[in-house]
Amino acid sequence: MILTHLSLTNFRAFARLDVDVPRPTLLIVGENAQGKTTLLEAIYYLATLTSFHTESDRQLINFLAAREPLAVARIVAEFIRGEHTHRLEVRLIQENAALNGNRMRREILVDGVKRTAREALGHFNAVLFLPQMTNIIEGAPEERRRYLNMALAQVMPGYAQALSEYTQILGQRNALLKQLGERGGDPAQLQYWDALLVERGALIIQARSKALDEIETLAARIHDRLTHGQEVLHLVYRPAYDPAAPDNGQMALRLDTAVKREHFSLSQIQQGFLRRLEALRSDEISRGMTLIGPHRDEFRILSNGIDLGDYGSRGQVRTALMALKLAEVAWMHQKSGEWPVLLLDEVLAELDAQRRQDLLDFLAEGEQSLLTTTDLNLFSPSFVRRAAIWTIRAGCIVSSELPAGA
Ligand SMILES: Nc1ncnc2c1ncn2[C@@H]1O[C@H](COP(=O)(O)OP(=O)(O)OP(=O)(O)O)[C@@H](O)[C@H]1O
Repeated sequence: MILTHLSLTNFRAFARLDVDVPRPTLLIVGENAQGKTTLLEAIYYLATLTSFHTESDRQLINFLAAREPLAVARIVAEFIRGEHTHRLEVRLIQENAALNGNRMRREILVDGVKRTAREALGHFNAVLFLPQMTNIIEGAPEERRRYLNMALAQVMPGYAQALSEYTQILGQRNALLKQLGERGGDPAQLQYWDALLVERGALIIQARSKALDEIETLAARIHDRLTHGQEVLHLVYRPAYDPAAPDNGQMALRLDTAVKREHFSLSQIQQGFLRRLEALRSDEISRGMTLIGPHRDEFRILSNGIDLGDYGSRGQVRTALMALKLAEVAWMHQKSGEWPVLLLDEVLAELDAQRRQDLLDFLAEGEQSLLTTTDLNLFSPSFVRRAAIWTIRAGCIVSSELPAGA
């Protein structure tokens, strides 16, 4: 996949930008707060239809433009996928009505035709590397679910839809549980929501389980190379509802025991999940919330049997993270037949010389990488000579150089 053209209007600090994007490597250089990350944020938005930086699309609209009665931020990309060129456009529209307050809406166009977010996801693929992504290993389970969701939503049709429906159903079910707990009522009302919840939930559990198996195979191979055969990486899926667990939900297995789940059909997962919900009924009502399901899933990252989230050294965590991210790239390539565009935000500064070289070697295998930096000296002179360079200042590209000899 190759991003060939990018155009931004009123997107954060970029009032107007319209550029051809060079390949295979682009270095985006600039001082702090000039707009380097914003460029990656805009491109990643096209792949995931959410920002990695903010919860609210409002913040993406340029401050000055947002004061107008009608403010529109626009990201438009042209890209090559397979043999064909496509165009993806996202418009974030804010109407500022004096009486009714601000209203935000979003329009998405794929090749000029309006599409829902679910339909648009998967057209353009990207993988993002951020220094703070060690959170995937060390942070809360939510960070690991996010990592999986972002990857799955881009390559598995139907995943994003199942996830967003699951979240909505979960909200409704929790509201009912709370109401039953506080005011009483007939618990049979829950059956309707249970059926909807387990249907979407089973799909998510099955997809996550398969993806983690596949990513683990790729990540372990990369990790073996990065650690020169010294460490063995494992990804251990611990679904909150586990089809492999007995009906009482108890599993007394060591963390590094491999559990096979691929033989469970969707309907087996649904039925088992439903039975567990029924068994937990009175607990859930008294606590006013859904206690099991994909919203509470976890996966742990182990090296030589040691849980890196709890006991990993800084170096071990960084190496495992690199293996995990590079595996995500290889996995997306395997699934879609396309290399995702790689977006790396200031990651090199965090790495020692060996890991830096490993990462740059890997980038050479992909089709297109965009890297931001405040300091070109972090890259070897030969890497810099082969890259195109944009210098960014205050939301403008102030200089643009093609690779030496191009
Ligand atoms: N909605 C917005 N409208 C206008 N400007 C914005 C908006 N949101 C953020 N900015 C500005 O954009 C700049 C931040 O850009 P960005 O984070 O891309 O910088 P950067 O070059 O990556 O910096 P660093 O090297 O510090 O990470 C800041 O000056 C910020 O105030």
